[in-house]
Amino acid sequence: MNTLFDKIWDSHVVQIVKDGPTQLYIDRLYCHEVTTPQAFQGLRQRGLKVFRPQQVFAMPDHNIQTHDQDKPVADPVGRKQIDTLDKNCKEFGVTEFKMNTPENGIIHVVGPETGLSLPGMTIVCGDSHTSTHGAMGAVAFGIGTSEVEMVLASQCILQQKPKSMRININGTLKPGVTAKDVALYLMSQLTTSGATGYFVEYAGDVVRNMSMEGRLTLCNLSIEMGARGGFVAPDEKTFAYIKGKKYAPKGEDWDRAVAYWKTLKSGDDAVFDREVNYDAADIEPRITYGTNPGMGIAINGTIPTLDEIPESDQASFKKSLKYMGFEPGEKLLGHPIDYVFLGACTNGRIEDFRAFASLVKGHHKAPNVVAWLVPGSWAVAQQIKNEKLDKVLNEAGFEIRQPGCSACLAMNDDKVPAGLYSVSTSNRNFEGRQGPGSRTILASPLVAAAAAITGKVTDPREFM
Ligand SMILES: CC(C)[C@H](C(=O)O)[C@@H](O)C(=O)O
Ligand code: SF4
Repeated sequence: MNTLFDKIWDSHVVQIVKDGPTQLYIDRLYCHEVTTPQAFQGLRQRGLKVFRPQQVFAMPDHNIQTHDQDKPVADPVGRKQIDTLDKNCKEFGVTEFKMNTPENGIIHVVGPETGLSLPGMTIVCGDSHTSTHGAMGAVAFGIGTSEVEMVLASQCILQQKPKSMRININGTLKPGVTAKDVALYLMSQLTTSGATGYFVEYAGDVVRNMSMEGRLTLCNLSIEMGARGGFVAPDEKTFAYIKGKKYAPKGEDWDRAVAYWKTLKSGDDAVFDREVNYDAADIEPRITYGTNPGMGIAINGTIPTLDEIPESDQASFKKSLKYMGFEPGEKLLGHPIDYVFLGACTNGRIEDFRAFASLVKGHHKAPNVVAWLVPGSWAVAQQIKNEKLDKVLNEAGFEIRQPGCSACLAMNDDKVPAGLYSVSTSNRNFEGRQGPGSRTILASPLVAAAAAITGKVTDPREFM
């Protein structure tokens, strides 16, 4: 009670159906090409309009190729989805940031960076990583296609209220430890189902001291702990990040908005359904060794042995290691890798490119490594140029590709071949996620950079 989650949720309740769900008002709906075709088709069949088109923003991101974006997408299924989104947005009067235009990018990168995702909002999208927008102090969560249709038609959704959970991380992070490592650590502690049924508030010194980009990375991974969403209470850092952004409130509206946003925090007496505490000192740069994001270790640690795994999980543990080609008890430092992917809504922001560039500066990409560096949006791509990071990266043997989801889920042609290892800054290491048979090791941009220059799993602190 008296949590920030309650405040935002309760202020959006339209009505509570007796013995049923809550009708919740939605401030912002984002649409991408994969999960919206049937939703628009549903409206068409029922003869409905989009109720509040000014609150809906669409952009294709999943199927986009990361080169030659001036040409149509080669894959016919992908092309059809993108064309359908274009057609639907035109017909229903929804603003679309089209492929290969300066406003396009991955929804979860573009929303925050344009000031479309703001504190206190309810934000939904037919995409599980909508939790990312929680970093702005919003209640943001993924929904299904039939729910997208519901929101398009009514700007409301029917939802059961989740339980609330607070995760406090206190102390100071060691050098080389990033927001991604914090998230990977939380998942290994809580498991991928540890936060199921909860909406998480992230708090504590580490979160307060984290940059907005770091908070976006942390909130992005909430869903991988099973949470419905995760957020950070807005503070001065949030306001500074939003100020001046294209869609942010201006003038008197800005002052009014900030006055309201300042009230958005959990009360000192707030009671959570669950509260857990972690110490920053326990967190090292991390990697995953298995096929879910919770199967992770410190970079200089060892894969657990079978007797360390609960009996009920041993079969899936063995299957996972077989898929990955690893042995129980193995140390992964020094293990050869083939691909490196920097990008995704997890780590495709400017700070991630800065981190990667800072580490590879003065070194050279290992000859055996294929590296895909994919900015999360065209704005990030532009910022990379403004900061001349492209020069640093080119000198170190790296090329920057064009924005999109790319190898995060390999719906385009950026696929890691079967059996090969990819150190990836994305958020999922499921079987086949980066291409059929691909083997994904999730990591931070610093760990990815260290692997890219040595061709092996490497502790980035060796280069710091
Ligand atoms: C395609 C989409 C439905 C999916 C999601 O919801 O997360 C994708 O973005 C992903 O990351 O797997
Ligand atoms: S970058 Fe990856 S996780 Fe993010 S929306 Fe795209 S496919 Fe999903």
